[in-house]
Amino acid sequence: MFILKAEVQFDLAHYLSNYEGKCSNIHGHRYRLIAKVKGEDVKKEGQLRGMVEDFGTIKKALKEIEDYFDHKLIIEDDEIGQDFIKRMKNSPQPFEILTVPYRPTAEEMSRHIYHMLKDKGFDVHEVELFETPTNSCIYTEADND
Ligand SMILES: Nc1nc2c(c(=O)[nH]1)N=C([C@H](O)[C@H](O)COP(=O)(O)OP(=O)(O)OP(=O)(O)O)CN2
Ligand SMILES: [Zn+2]
Repeated sequence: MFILKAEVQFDLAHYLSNYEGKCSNIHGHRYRLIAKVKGEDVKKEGQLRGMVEDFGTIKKALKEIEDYFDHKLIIEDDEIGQDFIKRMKNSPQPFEILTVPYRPTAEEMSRHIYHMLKDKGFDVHEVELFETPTNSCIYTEADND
């Protein structure tokens, strides 16, 4: 089996609702996203001969994910999140807020990104998301060996 690896990074603000400690405040990370796409064999002919997938195609999809998250604030769609968004609507500054149906941990975000890539048609092996230079989560699915 072949496993291709590509990486992007993005800056994103978040907070963890009902978390006790410094992460209950809004703060930011430079996230590092490493995606692995698998293939049993390389293509036999045409433009992709000798390749599982063009790195450029993977990079383009990762860039779209980078743009989706980059320089935004991600907020869980819970009571605190909805209240926050309501208050921000009165602000003269049109902040870009991403509302998600999960607590934005490295675990939930890596699972979300895994499915974003799958929905784009990639045979995803795993997604690793670094929240800090030393902490990361790897998301994969059981049938994925
Ligand atoms: N399993 C998880 N644990 C934590 C997550 C997470 O996504 N999954 N997230 C956080 C916070 O977002 C936090 O910002 C990370 O905090 P921390 O590990 O404290 O990282 P720092 O680099 O800020 O640590 P210092 O030791 O203070 O430098 C918490 N836990
Ligand atoms: Zn954090």
